[in-house]
Amino acid sequence: MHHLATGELPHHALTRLGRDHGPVMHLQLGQVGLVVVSSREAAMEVMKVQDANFAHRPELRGPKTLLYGCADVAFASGPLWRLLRKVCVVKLLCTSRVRSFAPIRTEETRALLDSIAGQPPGTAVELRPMLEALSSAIVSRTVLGTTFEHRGAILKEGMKLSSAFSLSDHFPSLSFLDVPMRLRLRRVHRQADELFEDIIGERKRLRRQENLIMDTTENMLDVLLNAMEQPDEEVPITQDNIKAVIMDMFVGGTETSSTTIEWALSELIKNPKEMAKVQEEVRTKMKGETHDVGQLSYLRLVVKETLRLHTPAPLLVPRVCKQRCRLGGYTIPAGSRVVINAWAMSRDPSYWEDAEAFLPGRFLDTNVDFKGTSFEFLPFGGGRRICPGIEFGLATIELCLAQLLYYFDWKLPGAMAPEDLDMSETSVGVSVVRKEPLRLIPSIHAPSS
Ligand code: HEM
Repeated sequence: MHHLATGELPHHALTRLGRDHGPVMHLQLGQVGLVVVSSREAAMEVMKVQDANFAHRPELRGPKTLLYGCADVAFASGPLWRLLRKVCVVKLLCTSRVRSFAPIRTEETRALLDSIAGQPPGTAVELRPMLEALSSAIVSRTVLGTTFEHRGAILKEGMKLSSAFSLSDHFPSLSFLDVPMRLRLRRVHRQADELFEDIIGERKRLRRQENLIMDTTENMLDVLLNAMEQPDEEVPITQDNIKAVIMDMFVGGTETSSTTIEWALSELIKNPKEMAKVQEEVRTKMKGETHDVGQLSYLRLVVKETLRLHTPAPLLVPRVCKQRCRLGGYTIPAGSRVVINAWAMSRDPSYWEDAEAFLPGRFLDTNVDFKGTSFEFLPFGGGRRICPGIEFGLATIELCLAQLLYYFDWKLPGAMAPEDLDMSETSVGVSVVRKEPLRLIPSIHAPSS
């Protein structure tokens, strides 16, 4: 533990230790052993060759309390996980569903553009709160059909707590000492539960009144309520599962997207040639079209390169190996916790030329992708636990970024030169974010309506 208590971010410390101790490293963290994987070969072993054995999650205090005893997708295991995962992949986050949410994305992005355009000319805008509000509004409306600004703070606290340090995760036998954290988690859980119960109750009432089971108007809550009310699987879906999955959508879908947009803009400001290139593409191909970003191939490379350098969840989500096995020449005991250091691999100079530089063009004419088959590049994880929200996340990120680049020119405040922009990281919730929030001065290139 003392190797990690250095003030460094965990993924930095684990990368440093991995350089000395190798790509499969065992750390004793309190009473619990942690295996850290940081090579392409070992990651492939975990996520492909022995995927089934490593596809379990540890029972951690935060998710257990906040997610109704791990009744969600991200932390469930066994038959429940298989069922919820299927609902997620086939019904909630499939291509047609993501497409059906395009009007919501367009409206919310338009609101963001209007609020930026409404700032006094020449003033610097702090983008993070605006981007967080955008991604949170998109997730709220697509998942629940509504936004709830005044009660949103409780979900934010829940997201922060879901990955916070908890003594009992490392010293299970001392869990009785973990009273402050336990009380905090319970309070947040109770308040989030009240919020979800109110929204679900209201939705149920509306559905009864309007007989509203039409595919086109369905939000994710409708899909989940349909699955609960008309079960076609052996494992029933309960209202607790619905609330836990809703929480997953917020945790998985909000901060990851807003932080990626902030990092992408930061890299583009720091690399003016790349900014000019991507803006030219956006402005020639998009011609003011609000939603069709499919043909913006260079923009997609910009997002890919951003996810390489700024992997939102640098250690992915922890796993557990069910049975004793061999990995990288070592024996891994059953029940070991395993993390994949995706951040270390995506900056490893043995896999990437000029690894620290922001070069979107590096992905041209390569098959390297983030779909879980290039094990040195895993921003969305891999194997059967791979993120089911890739399309949903990219749809928000690409549309928002394209519009910000189309309608505005951006510059740094004061006399700051692009190369002086500080790119330090910090970790506040589930994602790694900029330490210094990005502040930029927008000037309108084209009016937004
Ligand atoms: C830039 C955007 C995103 C990034 C970088 C990201 C990253 C990840 C990662 C690294 C994992 C763990 C994968 C593993 O264990 O191998 C994950 C899982 C998950 N993500 Fe995402 N995610 C993003 C967007 C989303 C969105 C938009 C949603 C839903 C609206 C979502 C929902 C989930 C869920 C439910 C899981 C758990 C899957 C399981 O355990 O079976 N994510 N995500």
